[in-house]
Amino acid sequence: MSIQHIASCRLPTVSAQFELHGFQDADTGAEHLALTLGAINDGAPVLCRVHSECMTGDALFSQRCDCGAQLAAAMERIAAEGRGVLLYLRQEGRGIGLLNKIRAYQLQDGGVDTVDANVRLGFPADARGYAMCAGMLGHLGVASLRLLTNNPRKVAALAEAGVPIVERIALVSGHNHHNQGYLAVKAARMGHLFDTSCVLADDEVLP
Ligand SMILES: Nc1nc2c(ncn2[C@@H]2O[C@H](COP(=O)(O)OP(=O)(O)OP(=O)(O)O)[C@@H](O)[C@H]2O)c(=O)[nH]1
Ligand SMILES: [Zn+2]
Repeated sequence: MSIQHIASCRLPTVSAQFELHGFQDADTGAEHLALTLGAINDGAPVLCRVHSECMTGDALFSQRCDCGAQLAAAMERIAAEGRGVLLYLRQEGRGIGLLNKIRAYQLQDGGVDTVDANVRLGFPADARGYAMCAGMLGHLGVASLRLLTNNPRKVAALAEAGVPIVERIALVSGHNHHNQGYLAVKAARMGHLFDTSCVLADDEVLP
């Protein structure tokens, strides 16, 4: 995969004034973003959120998932430290795309869970990849991550993609009565952890 940096600009937000960096995956044409704050190229581990696009949660305030609240919480946390990076990856709907996610939601409205809905549509439960992150972080000069996530498989996939992770920090936000069942399925069937953080030993990858 070849990820290319295209342009950067200032991005004032309600949390902080970030730098926004635009990247393009030359193979797929996908446009990925990085928000950065502070001196992230000094060799010390960097607080990082790797966020997958969720149009319904991030832009439309959907309560079906926890994405919008997690995005805001991650930006606030990076702002509070004064240093960090948020990768905003354009792999909507766990990689199946927005319209297929709406198809999956329609099945879920009929009682199917989030994993089986993807499978019924002919997709894997999670079709995302993280190979682009190594190139984006390399361009930004980031040496290693303290990763904000509840998803141990994301930690493993990033490590496999060549991104060193020294710590996983839980990012629990946006739980409500609409997404209780969805979050329970993510914990039971997708390995998500909702209450613990951990420091990883050298070369350790979570299951
Ligand atoms: N196919 C599908 N995608 C969903 C559904 N709900 C949320 N998503 C997508 O899931 C992605 C976010 O993944 P999550 O499982 O919430 O979280 P994660 O990124 O794996 O883990 P965290 O780092 O802990 O947030 C976004 O791309 C959403 O659009 C759903 O029911 N079906
Ligand atoms: Zn979401």
